[in-house]
Amino acid sequence: MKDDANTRTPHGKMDILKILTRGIPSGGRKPGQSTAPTANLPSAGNVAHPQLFHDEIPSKKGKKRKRAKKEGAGGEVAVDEDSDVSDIDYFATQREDGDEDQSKAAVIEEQASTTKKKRVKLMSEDDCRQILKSHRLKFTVLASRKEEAVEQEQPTKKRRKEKQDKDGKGEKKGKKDNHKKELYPQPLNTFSELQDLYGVPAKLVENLAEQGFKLPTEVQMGSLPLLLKPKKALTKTETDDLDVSKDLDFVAVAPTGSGKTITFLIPAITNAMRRLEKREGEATEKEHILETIVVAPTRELANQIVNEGRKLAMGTGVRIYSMQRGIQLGTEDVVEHQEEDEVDSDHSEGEEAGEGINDESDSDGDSSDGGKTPTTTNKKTSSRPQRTVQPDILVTTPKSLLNLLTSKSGIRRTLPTVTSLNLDEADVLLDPLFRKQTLSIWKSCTSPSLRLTFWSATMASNIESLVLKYTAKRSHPPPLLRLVVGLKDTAVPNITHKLIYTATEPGKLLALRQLLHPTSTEAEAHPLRPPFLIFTQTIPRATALHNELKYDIPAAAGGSSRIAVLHSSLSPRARAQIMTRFRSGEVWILITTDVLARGVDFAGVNGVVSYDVPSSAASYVHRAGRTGRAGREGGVAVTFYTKEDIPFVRSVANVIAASEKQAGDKGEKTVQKWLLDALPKVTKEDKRKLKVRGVEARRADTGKAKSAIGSKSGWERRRENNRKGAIEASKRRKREEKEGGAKKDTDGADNDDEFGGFDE
Ligand SMILES: Nc1ncnc2c1ncn2[C@@H]1O[C@H](COP(=O)(O)OP(=O)(O)OP(=O)(O)O)[C@@H](O)[C@H]1O
Repeated sequence: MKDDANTRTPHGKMDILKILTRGIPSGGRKPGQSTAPTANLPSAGNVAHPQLFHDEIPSKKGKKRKRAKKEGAGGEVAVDEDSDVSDIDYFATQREDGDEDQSKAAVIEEQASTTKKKRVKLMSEDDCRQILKSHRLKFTVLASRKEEAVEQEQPTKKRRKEKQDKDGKGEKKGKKDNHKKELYPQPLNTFSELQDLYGVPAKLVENLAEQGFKLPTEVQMGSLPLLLKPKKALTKTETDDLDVSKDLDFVAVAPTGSGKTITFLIPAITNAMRRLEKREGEATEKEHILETIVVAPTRELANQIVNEGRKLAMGTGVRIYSMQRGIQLGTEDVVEHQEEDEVDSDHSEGEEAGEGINDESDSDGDSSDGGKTPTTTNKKTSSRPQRTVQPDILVTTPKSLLNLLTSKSGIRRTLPTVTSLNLDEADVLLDPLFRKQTLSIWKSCTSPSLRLTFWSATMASNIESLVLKYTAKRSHPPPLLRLVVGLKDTAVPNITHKLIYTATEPGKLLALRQLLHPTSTEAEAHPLRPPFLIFTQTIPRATALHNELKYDIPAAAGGSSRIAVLHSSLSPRARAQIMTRFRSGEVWILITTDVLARGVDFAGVNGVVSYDVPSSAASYVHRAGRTGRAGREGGVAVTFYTKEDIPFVRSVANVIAASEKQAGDKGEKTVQKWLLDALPKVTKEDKRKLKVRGVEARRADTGKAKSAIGSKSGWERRRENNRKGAIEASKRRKREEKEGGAKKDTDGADNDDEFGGFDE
């Protein structure tokens, strides 16, 4: 970036107005204006090619050939890779210009004509192998469950004896199972194959095209055939050892921004549509049954999933709701049990009662269908006004649903109609702090045909072991398969990573300012263009940083309204409003904690700054993964570190090295070997401490804090809340009942009830 005179203020400082508006045509949006100005932003707009990996595959004659990016995996769909991504709205997920409409229409037409012209055939096993390899998709059987099924049919005594023998030998060695066997299922080459091969209704395929989705991403390519029709997706030899007559349990580990959300939504919507269509055929009224639950760790993510789902389900009649305060499920979906049994009733630990965006503040809107009549259907719960809904798909945070499933009077409710439970960001949901709640929901889904899917960009082996253990606990568990996209490296391959060292905390603030006021070569080396996110370790640090920076933007450029702070201590309403302002492009810089590190999709975020070093490799992956979504290139992730952070930078440096290795020869290398060798190895104990307490030097309570920005980690606050949780929840319930109405939505409410950054 040039240090040109035009960008200097009268004081000789670089003018943030000029810097921040670089690439934004003059006459850009005024504060408060809802639509973003068009901008030449590298990470914005519709993507021509959302796939990340296109390795060479050997040709039939043994020569290697480069897979052309313009080909679909099966070669059927031509995608214009050169289509311009300039002049695009920051977060343009729904575009309305004429060109876009035309291109959508073209995709729909193309898919329709492809369907007509071709009788789509399944691919040979060899071709499947090559395509999967080229896109770095690896499938493994984690448990065939054949043995379990046979065991369950044997008399109990014999079973117990065999189990003892096996345990004695060590389970892994004793198994003659096809444990960890690799599979090569049919990949999904084009979205039209969803209809042609896997029975997805035409309307849903049309809606995908309406979204501008031209090619399946790797995770979609690998997962959808298996999730929709496992028997068709696998070969006869493969199915000999697996019972695929029904659905599977499935673990998917795929990069951030690779489209996992629609991957679990498509089968859910398809199943609901099939059921609703059947009812239509019977000339009876459409019956909505809660069949699918999606659990996500934060309300922002839950609302986003609902939004994405509703776009896909448009015009299908399928109802998708987010679990909100004051919502009751229809009586068919919920069964009440008087007795207290092993299902946990102390879910209020660590979670505040009454989570969920309240109706007025839910900027994501509501479903267009019925079920809105206010009612007090459940006389056993509070006198709070209730609204009964009858969704086909319910998206929820753990606590929101648990509030409904258990009550203070000891009544436990189950969800017998749910046959599909999907955990998004599964590694967080199975982290010790959420595990109890997640398992409680799981136990409440009592259908014997319950199937589970687990989704994340990171999945530590201990979490996978838990999945293996818990999924095996049912009476007839289906096979458990795992898909890993990008093979095994924990990486964010399609963005630029930068590590910036400063000796001290004040130096770090200065360095951040230099990125915003680029008077130095720093900014030239690490250009940051709005919109971007800044992550801090704690809420007070986020707030303090916001106070520091908010007057940096001149009034003429929108002033302090361009910078906002979002964290879990804000009220749901305030959070929703900030999300809307950031999505619309009104806010350019969003300072936050790890509450936004997971899953949240801001299509056009150009940069992510880790002002405070992330607490783990996984944390870095998720933070950095807020940019470079859906294959977009040009995103930048900057990580600052000080002397105090040095012990913890190694895991970040490892992710960066793995990302750069995956990206191939392109671009410079951020982490040189000497740096990796020089960084100290961190003990397990230190890693644990980092997760629990964050970096000590940033904690105001240790007396070591070197700046005003410092305090307890989110993990600790949660722990404290855990202790106080039950008492507070009960007090609050009483208070609310007394008030007889909805909870006041005040800023600063202690909604510290969700994921705020504590992963392995
Ligand atoms: N086939 C596709 N083509 C283009 N864009 C897609 C496609 N599938 C999904 N997307 C878009 O990609 C973006 C990222 O998708 P999504 O949020 O599902 O990613 P994710 O894999 O869940 O990421 P994370 O791990 O961060 O949660 C979304 O804006 C989504 O609409």
